[in-house]
Amino acid sequence: MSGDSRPTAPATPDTDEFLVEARELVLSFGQTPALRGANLAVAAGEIVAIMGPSGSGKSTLLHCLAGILTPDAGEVRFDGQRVDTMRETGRSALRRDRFGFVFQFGQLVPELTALENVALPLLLSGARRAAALTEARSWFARLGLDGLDGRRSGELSGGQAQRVALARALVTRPDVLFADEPTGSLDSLTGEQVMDLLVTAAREQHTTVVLVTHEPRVAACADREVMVRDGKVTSLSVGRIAS
Ligand SMILES: Nc1ncnc2c1ncn2[C@@H]1O[C@H](COP(=O)(O)OP(=O)(O)OP(=O)(O)O)[C@@H](O)[C@H]1O
Repeated sequence: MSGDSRPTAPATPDTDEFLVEARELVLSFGQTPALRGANLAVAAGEIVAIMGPSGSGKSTLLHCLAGILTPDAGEVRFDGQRVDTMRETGRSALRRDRFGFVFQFGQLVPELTALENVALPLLLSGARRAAALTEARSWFARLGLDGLDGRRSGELSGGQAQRVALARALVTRPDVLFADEPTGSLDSLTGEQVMDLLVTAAREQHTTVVLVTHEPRVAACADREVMVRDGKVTSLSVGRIAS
């Protein structure tokens, strides 16, 4: 390997068992191409970080994988099922029952307490209120949020709000957590704490994680990093190379 290039390999692990797959995804917004034949395959339980320059198509790829956007061409598969051709009712059921989401700005519901925010996905999935609140409360100790369950989002720091958002994304024990710049609004120390909690919780419940980040230190927490350039997944480097 030459000294001036990063290690590269195909953007897939060496296994036939993928939980989440993008095959030759193409998507344009009007005249603007966002994806130009993007491929990515993520195994169950894997934590994959998507890196790349601004505007390269990272969020668009994540949103296609999560069934939020439909590609113009190519295939998206989850657990062997085609997501891109699924009806919207099926896709929203997937998003509600099998996927969790964390975005850059936690996007908590401001009228609800932190506890109610975490319980919300359980209530939407039909859980009884008492059971949902009990399950939600268990996440507060787990994520270092003791005593904050009655606060509203305006009364939380950025790091606290993001940990509440993380609890809300994981409380349903999703198969896949999609995270778009989950530490992007935080200072580096707080961002690392949130990332540590995310990785620990995901590993404990065998949740697959696909996350977009600009931060090499965040990406280094993943099992694998992939690079998106000009709408394609161009390279892969082995995770945990940065200290
Ligand atoms: N809703 C939209 N309408 C029009 N163009 C869009 C839309 N969303 C994304 N784009 C364009 O598609 C391309 C890819 O955008 P995308 O957000 O996926 O990139 P990104 O790599 O996530 O960027 P960043 O790191 O800045 O968030 C960009 O040229 C962007 O301007």
